[in-house]
Amino acid sequence: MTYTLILLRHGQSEWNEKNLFTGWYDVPLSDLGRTEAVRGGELLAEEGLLPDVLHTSLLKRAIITANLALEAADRSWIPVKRNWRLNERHYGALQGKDKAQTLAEFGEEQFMEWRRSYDTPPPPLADDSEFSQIGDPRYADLGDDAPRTECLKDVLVRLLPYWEDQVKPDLAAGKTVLVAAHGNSLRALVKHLDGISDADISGLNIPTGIPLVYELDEHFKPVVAGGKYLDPAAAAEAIKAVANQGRR
Ligand SMILES: O=C(O)[C@@H](CO)OP(=O)(O)O
Repeated sequence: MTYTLILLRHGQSEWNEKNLFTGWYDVPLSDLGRTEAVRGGELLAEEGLLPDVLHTSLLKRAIITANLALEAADRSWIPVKRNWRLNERHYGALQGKDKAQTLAEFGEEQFMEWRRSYDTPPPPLADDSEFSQIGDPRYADLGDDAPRTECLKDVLVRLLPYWEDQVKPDLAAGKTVLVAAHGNSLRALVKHLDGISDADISGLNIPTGIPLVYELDEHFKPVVAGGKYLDPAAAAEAIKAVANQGRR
């Protein structure tokens, strides 16, 4: 008996296209992102991988990607659970900043430390910043615990309870589970699933819009480490592009 988990990073967003740090800022998909999302759903249908339940973040780029993909796979009707714990990493004071300018201003080491280190968060974002989510009603329940910045470790800590309490039970019930989320929230989940070290996770990047499928054993461990991208050639190209963001 294995469980089927499908991870889907949202399609390209308008801020991915503009090369801006995004985090919790709620930007729409670009036209390319919408096309990627539809293609992601077609890939699922072609493989006969039909989700029974969807889990998404509270950000429209993940929500709309999942909607478009499920429409393409004729699965728009499945139940949906949404939770902030699947949100992108809060990018702190970098939210809204241009990646190339940030690289030029702070240098390669600091830039990569903020982007990919496991436990160094960027400086916190001021509550009165135009890029802040403080006061956004969707996060009202968080009160003063709402993050002002996060490192990947923080993301893993807030994501794990959701994985344990919401996603795992759906898998255990035999459902094919689709998780539509973000580059860094999915990096945190993959780190957990594959047991990737704190050092090695810095080298892992997740492409937009290409389903990553894991078969999990009865202990929720991957049968094949790293899972399987449904379009491996496109994934390999797109992974390089994500890794090189900021260097144009
Ligand atoms: O800007 C962001 O929120 C993320 C994902 O798009 O960027 P990065 O890949 O640099 O962590």
